[in-house]
Parts: sequence; C-alpha cells; structure tokens
Amino acid sequence: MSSHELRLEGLAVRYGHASAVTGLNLTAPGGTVTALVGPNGAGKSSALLAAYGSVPSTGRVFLDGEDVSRLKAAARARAGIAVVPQGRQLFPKLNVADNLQVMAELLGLPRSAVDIAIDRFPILRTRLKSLVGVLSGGEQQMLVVSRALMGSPRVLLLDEMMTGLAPLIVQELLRTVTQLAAEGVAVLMAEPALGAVRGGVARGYVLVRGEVVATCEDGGKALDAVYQSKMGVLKTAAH
Ligand SMILES: Nc1ncnc2c1ncn2[C@@H]1O[C@H](COP(=O)(O)OP(=O)(O)OP(=O)(O)O)[C@@H](O)[C@H]1O
Repeated sequence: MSSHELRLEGLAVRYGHASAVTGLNLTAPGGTVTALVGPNGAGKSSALLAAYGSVPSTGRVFLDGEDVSRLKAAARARAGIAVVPQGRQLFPKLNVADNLQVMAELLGLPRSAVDIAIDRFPILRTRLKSLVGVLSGGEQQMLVVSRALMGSPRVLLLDEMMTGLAPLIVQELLRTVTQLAAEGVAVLMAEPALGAVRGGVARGYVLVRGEVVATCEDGGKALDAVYQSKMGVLKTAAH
C-alpha cells in the first residue's frame, strides 16, 4: 500500500489587486488527515482550488514529488487530485447516476465506475434515479464524496465538507475520510472550525489572511487549541 503526498510551495493566489493566499508552504502526507483551519475569508478555498488547478496561482504544487503546477484542473484530476468543493457543485437537474457519469467521462472511466461509486454509501443506491436537487444535504455530500473518489485519487481536498450537516452524517463522512487517509490517500481538509471532526485530524495549519500563522503536529485537539489562541490574539489586537 503506497502513501501519497501533496506539497504546496510558495503558493499564492490573487484576485485582481487583492491577495487571497500569500506564499503558502504546506505538506499533506498520506496516512493521516491534515487540516487547514482559518476564519471566513482566510483563503482556504483559494488554496485548495489553486492546488486543484481551478483558480490561477503562482508557486508550485507537487503530487508525490512531481511538479503538477503547469497542469490544468482536468489533467490534475486525472493525475489523482480530487476535490470536494464548497457548495458541492452538483447538477441539481440531473439524477444521482448521471451526476456520477459526468465525472466518469471527465476521468475517462468505464460505466462500471458509476456503480462502484454508488456502492460507497448504500443510501445512494436507493436514490439512484432521484434528481440531485431533491436530496438532503447529507445525501448530496455523500454523492459529492463518491464522485470525488471515482478516480481512486492520491490526494483528496475537502472544502468545508462538514458545514451544515447532521452529526451522524459528519461522523459517517469522517469515518470514510480517515479510512482513506489510513489507506495512503493524502487528505487535506479545510474547515472554519474543527468542532466534531477534531478527533479525525492528526495535524494541521492555521491560515489567517492568506498566511500560515501556526502549525501543529499533535492532533486535532491541540490544533484547535492553537487555532483558538491565535483567534483570541487577533480579536484582542483588533480592539
Ligand atoms: N472569485 C473571487 N474574486 C474575488 N475575490 C475573491 C474570489 N474568491 C475569493 N475571494 C476573496 O479572497 C479571499 C479569500 O477567500 P476564500 O474563499 O479563499 O477564503 P476561505 O477561507 O475559503 O473563506 P470561506 O470560509 O468564507 O469560504 C476573501 O477576501 C474573498 O473575498
């Protein structure tokens, strides 16, 4: 079983004159879940989308040591980087099976890949012909995770995956994600607060205004404490 790695070196994202991410250095090794925590607007989504290749950036992105910075998003997806985007980006007027088929085609996978993806969460099989727009938030998120895993990715980027979901769904998704990490997938999870997922996180980075202000290798609980203390300092400084 091989363990994968995502490495970002000097990653920077700008929107016009505004800087969203500045010189981000980060490593997400397989075997564990790495978190990227930070308040709204910190640049978490921008960093993940830049790693995936769907927003322009400077700096370098390495997948298992290989520089993929020059590849477009579709090529990075085929190389093994998958994303669960904030807002899910499903096709609400297509059914569950057809949403998965779109990704199968993007990745050049056979029709059987759709069946395998559906079986990842049993509830999806019962909703196969349902339009995605009528699924619950939890069902939609399971579909997005199944879709992200279709190409057996080496790197999995999760952008606020747990926001607004019921605790039972959060725990089910967290089990799936920690299992994938244990199998060697490099998992990078961006969240504005660790909350219920603390237990699944092994290490992480605190991002504020596009910059890493702290790192932690001692588990989710310790990372949360570091994050809280950084936010406290920022609040105090603002007063
Ligand atoms: N498409 C865009 N055009 C212009 N500015 C943007 C765009 N996307 C994000 N930004 C800005 O970049 C900064 C970082 O946003 P980003 O969404 O990456 O942060 P975030 O940490 O993911 O926040 P959130 O939790 O609110 O999604 C913010 O100031 C945001 O307003």
